Amino acid sequence: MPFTSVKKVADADFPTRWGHFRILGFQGIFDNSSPCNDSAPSTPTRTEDAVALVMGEIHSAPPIVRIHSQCLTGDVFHSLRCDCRQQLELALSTIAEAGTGILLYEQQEGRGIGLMAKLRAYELQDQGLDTIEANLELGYKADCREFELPAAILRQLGVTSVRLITNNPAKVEALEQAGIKVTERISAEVPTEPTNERYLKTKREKMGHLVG
Ligand SMILES: Nc1nc2c(ncn2[C@@H]2O[C@H](COP(=O)(O)OP(=O)(O)OP(=O)(O)O)[C@@H](O)[C@H]2O)c(=O)[nH]1
Ligand SMILES: [Zn+2]
Repeated sequence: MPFTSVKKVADADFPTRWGHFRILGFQGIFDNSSPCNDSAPSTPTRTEDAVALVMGEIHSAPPIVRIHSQCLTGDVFHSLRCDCRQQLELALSTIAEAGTGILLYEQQEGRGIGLMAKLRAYELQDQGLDTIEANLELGYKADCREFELPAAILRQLGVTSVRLITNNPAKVEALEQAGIKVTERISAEVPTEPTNERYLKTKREKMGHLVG
């Protein structure tokens, strides 16, 4: 197994415009990571940072959890090519309304292919390829993400059952494979924009996302 361990490196107060969280920093260690791209060498050891925003009492019942994959273009620049920023806001407001929950922010930019590769995939999409075809054309899998790290962080927080905010059945399955029970799926569907309709159509038709 490539995932080896996780350690908490920070735990601080974190007020946001959605409400008051704690922000926890985690560092995951992976051994013998196999590359997601055929032409890349495998790395003997690598670290991956992740952040958890935690609100309220998370142990009395399975908490609401969102595992958000980094999307610089959406999260920071509010890109309308995808729905990531809207989903991030939906997750934070859902947790704030409940007064309890966890948002895990994972550095899985571009479903794990990295920012530069995602931008190259955007170029190919501008030429007519869909999200998956563009990844494959660049030598990557359609989705390079693994969920052992978020599962280990949840365990370290004392959480083994969750109510997961997602539209992606594969994410539910991956988290369960990693040992976290998903007692409920909460929809992460957000209003579409003309600019992300094709992206969402590919997610629905080729990746099985429960949208539309
Ligand atoms: N490779 C690639 N990644 C993208 C593209 N657009 C968005 N992403 C990344 O997709 C990730 C989010 O994954 P999604 O497929 O939108 O959603 P999900 O996390 O699988 O499912 P939900 O839980 O329902 O949001 C983020 O890491 C984004 O950076 C793209 O065109 N190509
Ligand atoms: Zn995005």
